[in-house]
Amino acid sequence: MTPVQSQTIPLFLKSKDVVVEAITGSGKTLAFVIPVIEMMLRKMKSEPLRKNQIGAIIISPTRELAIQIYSVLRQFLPDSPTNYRPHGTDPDAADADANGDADMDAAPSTTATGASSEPAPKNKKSQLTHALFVGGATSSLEDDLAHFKQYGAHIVVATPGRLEEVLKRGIGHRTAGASANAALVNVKECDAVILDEADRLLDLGFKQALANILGYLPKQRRTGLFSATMTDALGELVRTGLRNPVRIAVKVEHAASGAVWRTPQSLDIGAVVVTESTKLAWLLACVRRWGQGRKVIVYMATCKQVEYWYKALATIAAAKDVPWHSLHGQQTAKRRAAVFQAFVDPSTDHAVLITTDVAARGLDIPNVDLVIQYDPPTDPKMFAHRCGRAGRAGRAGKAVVFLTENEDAYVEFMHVRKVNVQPVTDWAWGEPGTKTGKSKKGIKDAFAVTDQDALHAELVTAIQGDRDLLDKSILAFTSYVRSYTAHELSYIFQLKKLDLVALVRQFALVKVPNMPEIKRNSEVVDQLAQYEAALAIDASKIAYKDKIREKARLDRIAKKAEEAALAALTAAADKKKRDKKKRSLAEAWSEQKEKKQKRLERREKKDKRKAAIEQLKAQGKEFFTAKSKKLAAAELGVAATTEGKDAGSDSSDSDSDVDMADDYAELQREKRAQRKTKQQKKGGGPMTMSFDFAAADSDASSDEST
Ligand SMILES: Nc1ncnc2c1ncn2[C@@H]1O[C@H](COP(=O)(O)OP(=O)(O)OP(=O)(O)O)[C@@H](O)[C@H]1O
Repeated sequence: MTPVQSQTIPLFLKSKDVVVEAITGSGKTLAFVIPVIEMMLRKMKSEPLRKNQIGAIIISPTRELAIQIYSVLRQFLPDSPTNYRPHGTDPDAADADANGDADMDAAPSTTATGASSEPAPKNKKSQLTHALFVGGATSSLEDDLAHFKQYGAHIVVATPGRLEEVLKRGIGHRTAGASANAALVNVKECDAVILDEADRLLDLGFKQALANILGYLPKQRRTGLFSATMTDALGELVRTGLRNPVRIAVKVEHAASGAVWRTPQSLDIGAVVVTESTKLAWLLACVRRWGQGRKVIVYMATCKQVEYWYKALATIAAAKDVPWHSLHGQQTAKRRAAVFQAFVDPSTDHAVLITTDVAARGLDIPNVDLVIQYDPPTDPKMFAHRCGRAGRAGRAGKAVVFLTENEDAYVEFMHVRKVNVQPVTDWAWGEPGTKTGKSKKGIKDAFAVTDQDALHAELVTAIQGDRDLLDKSILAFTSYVRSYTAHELSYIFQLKKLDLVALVRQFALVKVPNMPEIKRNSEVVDQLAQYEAALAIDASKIAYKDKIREKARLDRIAKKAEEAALAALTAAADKKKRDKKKRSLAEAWSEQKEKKQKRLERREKKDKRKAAIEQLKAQGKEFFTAKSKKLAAAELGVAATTEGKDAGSDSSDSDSDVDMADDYAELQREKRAQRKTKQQKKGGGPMTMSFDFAAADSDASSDEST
């Protein structure tokens, strides 16, 4: 037994709750699988569980870890029927996990493959049964419930989302008035609950699901929490979900120094100081020197980087003979399963898997001897998990991380976290009899890479011949820059210290993306402009290798050009319209101005005439008709020259019309006055002077008012 097993198993069997923190690859899985089986076997002897009763539950944060644990369990209970169908056996399986279970990693277990093809054995009454409840591609909720109904599952391995659903549906499924025993799923006899990778369960947001699940289970149960890393956030879960737990921490005390580390002694963890422009050269050098004939895992920060480098490496002469594999969370479940199977294939010794943190935790992949962290993880907790894919169960292994000079404080930080990282300065690092630390000058010169310029040239040529690679290079670059800002240790990984120019060289970009992170530094902008000028490549001319895709691109360009031309025409027509409108508005305005001027002039004339009449009236002159007023005003030299048709060329027609109407009215009035005088004469009355002053006044005023 491993130390963690020898400490944990007896305690758990003595009905103690446990919180176990033990280094990667130390055998935690068996530390809980063995006591769980033992407890259930004892139970079956004393008081056998019924078919619908669950006796123990093991919860894992990801589907693939759950599958791995289930495969270990099945090795001890091979005769029980299983509901597990490996990825790929169901062509209609959905990639997305509709049940909220995390799909963080890639692989079906190497040992569980093929389970579906086995005929389901009949289970005896006293036989322990088991089932796997995970969301996504393996089986549907209905399938899981149907399997449970038919065979039962005394031990359940599950992810939180699907388990919560099974319990909700299964416990609630009973005929009205029936007892709990009649429910499809009965958890009253559940004696053991295991939370594997407990910190990850909380990281992935399963806190509520876990609370709900634990709420269904009896309080009198054993609970075990397992992980290689524990966080403060687990405190609450320990307080609410466990009763007086015993804490077990398995660390490593180095025989020579007496130092205590949280990483296995059989694992050499080293840091290589690189520059952004030499990283790729270092990767190839490390794979060649330390990874020959071995299984190697290379961790990168983003899925887009994995996609780009997987494709780009295939174009580099020095990397062509390496069997590269790529695995990330944006691939389909089927693809990930196929990649994983190819990588773990026991018939091949040498394979290199480029991946992300999806394959960082828990996965027990045989024969991985070298881990290369091309980029340090954004979550420092993942560092030890990534390293821990090598050097498992006492097997010798190497884990190397690339750090730039600006990032080398990471080594010290890891020491604080009890992760034993040492600077690497020699290709003989990790070989028996060699020591790590500062190297002599000669060794330092030998421990260097020199082929980065040649690699850059090769990559640029490859990109020029394949637009897909160009697209991938830009996406990889931008995703990496963005991921850099997501580092939890932002005081070590500072964007402003990231050498963007060297980074552009590393990715061999032939076109620098228009990113704010670049634009905000004018020096960087200048240097990258020089870089692009030196390359002198017109990226728009780079074609896709795929003819259909290239045709679609060219069609898109033509359509865009057409749309742009149409837009230009429309814009020109719009401008013409706008100009015309502006002109007509200006004309209307000048006409109005002219009319206003004339109105003012007319008023001025009338005011002068009125003043003249007033002046004459003041001198004692009387006016009986408007005409006589006008004449009098003319005599005074006021307005007469500007009145009527003779008034000058600037008199408008409307002015003369008004005057003519006035004259006509006056003529009519004079005629009326004469007729009246004649009638009075005929009547023979005394001749009196009579005049309608009111009419005359009103005429005058109406005249003035015009
Ligand atoms: N008692 C044992 N003797 C020999 N090998 C063992 C023993 N227990 C476990 N192993 C092997 O050790 C390897 C690592 O075990 P396991 O996967 O349980 O580690 P772990 O502690 O869960 O690691 P991680 O934290 O990375 O998930 C497995 O391949 C397992 O088969």
